[in-house]
Amino acid sequence: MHICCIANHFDIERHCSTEFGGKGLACPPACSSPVYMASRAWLPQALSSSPSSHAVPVINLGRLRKDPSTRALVIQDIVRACREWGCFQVVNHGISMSIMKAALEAASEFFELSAEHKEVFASANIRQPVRYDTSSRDGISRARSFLKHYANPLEDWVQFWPMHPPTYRKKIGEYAVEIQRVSMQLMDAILQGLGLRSMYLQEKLEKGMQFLALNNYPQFSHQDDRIGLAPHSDYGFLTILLQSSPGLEVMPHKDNSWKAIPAIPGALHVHIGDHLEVLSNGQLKSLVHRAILNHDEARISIASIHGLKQEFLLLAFMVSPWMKRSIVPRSWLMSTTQNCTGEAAFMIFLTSYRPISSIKGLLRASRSMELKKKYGSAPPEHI
Ligand SMILES: O=C(O)CCC(=O)C(=O)O
Ligand SMILES: [Fe+2]
Repeated sequence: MHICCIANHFDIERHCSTEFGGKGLACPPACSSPVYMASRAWLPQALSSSPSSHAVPVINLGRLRKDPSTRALVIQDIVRACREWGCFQVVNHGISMSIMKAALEAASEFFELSAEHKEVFASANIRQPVRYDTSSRDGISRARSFLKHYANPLEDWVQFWPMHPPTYRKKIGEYAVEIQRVSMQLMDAILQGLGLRSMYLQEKLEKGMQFLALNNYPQFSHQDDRIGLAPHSDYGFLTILLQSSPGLEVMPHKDNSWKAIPAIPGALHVHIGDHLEVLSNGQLKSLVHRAILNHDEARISIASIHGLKQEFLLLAFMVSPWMKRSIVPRSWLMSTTQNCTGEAAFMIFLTSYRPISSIKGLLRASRSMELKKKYGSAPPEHI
């Protein structure tokens, strides 16, 4: 079994300067705004120019590949968006409109199939490689149906995917590969922005988990609850979401009220998951979000959740510094990184809702309670 210690990097960095590279990016004191590619209609203010911006930040990912100082500015914008919002949109990410459109079509065609074709995949067992269901276990989002499956590496998983519609594997496969590439660029930028060396965790992320959740929401009818998917956070490092029409709502960190995410043609929505909160030792927080049914149309979304392989052991430490000191003194940290005793297994984190016996369980439980208090329901999603 592989061991992956992604505990408190910032402490480790001070002790093992050869393991980790530079301490973050040199960035000029005055950073210019990113270039915004999307229509101005819904972009009243740029995030970097105004802290009171009400529009979710839009990042031009093409600028990451430019000269080092431009890249440094983009990384700074991404990390700022992660801290203030917990999410952002990306444009100029290199995925063609035709690939995105084809993926939405394939998803929509799958949901239009007869029950007989879909129920082949019906299962409440979260360990099934492909799973179809017509309701969430939260008992709230009854209107939604979904198909969930793994996607990376494609050659390991594609054999389990639906064979109907006949183009499903090709269209979703092409999309999945492209999204995995974008997730690598984003993780690299975010980890660099947190002060880790470029390409940190690269190999583990390349071979890491990609989990696709294809969601199908009917048009709102007056009998329905307007909530298509109850408030939750996702468990991975990052979620990248493609939506056929608006419906995603987020609770940005900076102002705690629901914000609708527009469906900008060609843009992808990105948000922070629970594991990045743990990995960053609480510097970044996972984003609470939900989906709302539309009055005038049905809606499809494809969420791609990215993280480490499930068999990795994760040495996770509680986000608050006092907990870190009291639970994991440095000597324990150093010895456990070698012996790997006392760590919480990644699968336990994924499958347990509130096992207080693990540190990640504590994190999960406290978030669950916080969400429950706020919204009355806080199911962890995709477990
Ligand atoms: O449909 C959406 O907009 C949200 C989907 C989502 O949050 C999820 O699949 O985890
Ligand atoms: Fe989600």
